Amino acid sequence: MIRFDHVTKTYPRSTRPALFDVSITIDRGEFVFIVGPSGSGKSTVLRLALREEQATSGAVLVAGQDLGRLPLRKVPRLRRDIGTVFQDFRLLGNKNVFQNVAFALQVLGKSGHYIRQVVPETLELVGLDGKAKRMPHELSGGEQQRVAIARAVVNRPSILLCDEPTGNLDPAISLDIVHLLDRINQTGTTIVMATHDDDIVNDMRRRVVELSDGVVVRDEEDSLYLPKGDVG
Ligand SMILES: Nc1ncnc2c1ncn2[C@@H]1O[C@H](COP(=O)(O)OP(=O)(O)OP(=O)(O)O)[C@@H](O)[C@H]1O
Repeated sequence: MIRFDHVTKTYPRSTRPALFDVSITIDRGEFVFIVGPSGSGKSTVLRLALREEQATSGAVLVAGQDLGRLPLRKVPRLRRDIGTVFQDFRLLGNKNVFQNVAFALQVLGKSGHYIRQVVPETLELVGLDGKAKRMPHELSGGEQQRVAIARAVVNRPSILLCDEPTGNLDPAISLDIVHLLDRINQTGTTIVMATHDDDIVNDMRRRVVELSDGVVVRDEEDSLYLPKGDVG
């Protein structure tokens, strides 16, 4: 589903690569945490998968497409198959919950009939039934992130990329959010989540890819935030 093959990424005007010789293969349906200290390259992995950035060398393949060879006109179609969730929610403040989620379908030209059917189903999936008419400022942080997740999955993408999705939430709410992501993963969606949150990683026991200074230093199934024997 997502493959990085000896990927190095050096940003313009930067001397040190943000990622160096990174090879990762993520299969369809996996749930993978990307962990590592600030600046280790987690967001860069997600940006490359979205083709917001391009590899300096090596290949990035997503859903069978080599992103280094993907013509610009095909990038929107790639991104339609990838939902994104960020730390800061990024909701439209002048639209209510229903409208925020519906907007993702309107820009794809879906019919009003389809939108009126699918948006309530998605709000129910994320635990927001009954809150469709609330404005973002009338919601808690956890509820706002649920809206963002509904918007990201309403089009049923095969991949969901989450960049520190619990970074602005307190611990109990963070666990609720990641359990929601787990439920979405169980419907077949591949999930890649960059996080600093050791409680979440330890609770979930999924695959952990750890970056340090742009290099993969660990890639383990069923893992903890810190590997065995690591006292740091
Ligand atoms: N647009 C950019 N131009 C130049 N350097 C960048 C750019 N974006 C990121 N970097 C650098 O690349 C490295 C990796 O950054 P990245 O944002 O991927 O790390 P991260 O692990 O996601 O960090 P954080 O946890 O703080 O979000 C850092 O050294 C950062 O300063």
